[in-house]
Amino acid sequence: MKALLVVGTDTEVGKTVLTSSLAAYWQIYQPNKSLGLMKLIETGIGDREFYQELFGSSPSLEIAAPLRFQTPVAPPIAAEREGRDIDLGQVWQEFRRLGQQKDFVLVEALGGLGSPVTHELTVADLAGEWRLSVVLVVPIKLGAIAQTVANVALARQCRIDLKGIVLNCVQPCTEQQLADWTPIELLESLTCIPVLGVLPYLSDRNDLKKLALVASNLALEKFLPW
Ligand SMILES: Nc1ncnc2c1ncn2[C@@H]1O[C@H](COP(=O)(O)OP(=O)(O)OP(=O)(O)O)[C@@H](O)[C@H]1O
Ligand SMILES: C[C@H](N)[C@@H](CCCCCC(=O)O)NC(=O)O
Ligand SMILES: [Mg+2]
Repeated sequence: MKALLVVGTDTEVGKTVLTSSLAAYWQIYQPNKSLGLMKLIETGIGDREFYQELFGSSPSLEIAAPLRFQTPVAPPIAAEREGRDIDLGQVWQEFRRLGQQKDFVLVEALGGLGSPVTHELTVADLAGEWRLSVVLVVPIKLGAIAQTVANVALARQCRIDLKGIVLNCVQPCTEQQLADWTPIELLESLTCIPVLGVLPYLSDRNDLKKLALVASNLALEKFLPW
């Protein structure tokens, strides 16, 4: 099965932006190949709805969000608040089905690698157990170096196949800020993980051509299946 899990160092760092730019790229440059786009577990309203708005009318792309909670907090807490269980079997089944039916599956994780999916398991545990290829989104801001080092250490502990790091301008950012807050050489030497590129700040996150263009500037050959 060809699949990629997009994780982040935290919530609100740009996982949805990277996932949608990869999906837009796939649609434009692999028009004859099908794509599954899945949110691992959704808490709060946002990601599935955004994907639906962007890609909902595309026949070669299927959007899945097998487990959704309304409460916008960590999944085990959301489940408690709503008096529900977290059925990871259901999530796994949906992921497997998409993998069997589609040429490629993009999965957006939730929160950071250390965020819980259940009371016992983190996103990192799940990525390791499911043997997923993973890409890590890091926001360009002060403090990102420590977050990157911690998330990569967790990825190693869980034996995750971490393909690389994508830096993301969560706000408009200058070359100087990139060099000051997320210096690429330093990140690579601290983590021994390659930086695959930088996502610029997008004034319009609904522009599919622009999303595909920013994806095309990443080192896609290092983490997409071709
Ligand atoms: N490259 C970017 N260009 C413009 N805005 C961005 C960019 N990256 C992030 N943002 C802003 O930051 C917000 C959070 O980004 P995004 O929704 O992709 O994060 P996330 O990691 O998917 O969060 P969650 O954990 O909730 O799924 C967006 O709503 C958007 O306002
Ligand atoms: C509500 C947020 N948007 C996000 C959940 C983030 C949980 C983070 C919990 C934590 O690590 O402390 N949900 C989601 O990505 O579907
Ligand atoms: Mg998201």
